[in-house]
Amino acid sequence: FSLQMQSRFDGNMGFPGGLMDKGPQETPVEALNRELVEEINLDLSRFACQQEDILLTHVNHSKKLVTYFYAKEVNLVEFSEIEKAVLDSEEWGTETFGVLRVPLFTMSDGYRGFPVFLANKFAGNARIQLLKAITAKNILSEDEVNTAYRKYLELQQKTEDIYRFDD
Ligand SMILES: O=c1[nH]cnc2c1ncn2[C@@H]1O[C@H](COP(=O)(O)OP(=O)(O)O)[C@@H](O)[C@H]1O
Repeated sequence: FSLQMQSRFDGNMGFPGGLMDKGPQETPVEALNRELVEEINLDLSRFACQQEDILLTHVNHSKKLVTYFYAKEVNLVEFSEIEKAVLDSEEWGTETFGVLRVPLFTMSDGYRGFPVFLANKFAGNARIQLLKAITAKNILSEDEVNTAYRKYLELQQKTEDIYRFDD
């Protein structure tokens, strides 16, 4: 399995997407597909998201924001095509600063790989969305995700020591 995220202009990790345009003319899934073209140059004739791809809805009361999270499954050849197309997107270099594959494994030291990736900064609730995608699509079991998540929490406390050790 591979899972695509992006490195954003603001230094956070995130998923392609964005705010709905003002006015009643756009549904969430239409807004998503519009953003997917702008941010990752997605070929909508083949890979447009559908309402049934929705995985998670989240309400942020303080920001007055509802986030809708969709996940689309494609085969590995298609995944590679989607990934390469990002470099030609309208927003490459302005909003989208990188396209990346999430490391979906943990190395034998128990922290390199997925736990280290989790220790990045994420936009909004993107870290939670990532964990949800991984379990919903059966990429890792809930136990595996929980173990990695605990390691990440540990890393938050020990980051300095580990980096000193690695250097
Ligand atoms: O990948 C994501 N997952 C969840 N929330 C996100 C993600 N990216 C951005 N957000 C949140 O959505 C809101 C709008 O984000 P942003 O400013 O990037 O929208 P825009 O792309 O329409 O300009 C912010 O509150 C941000 O924290």
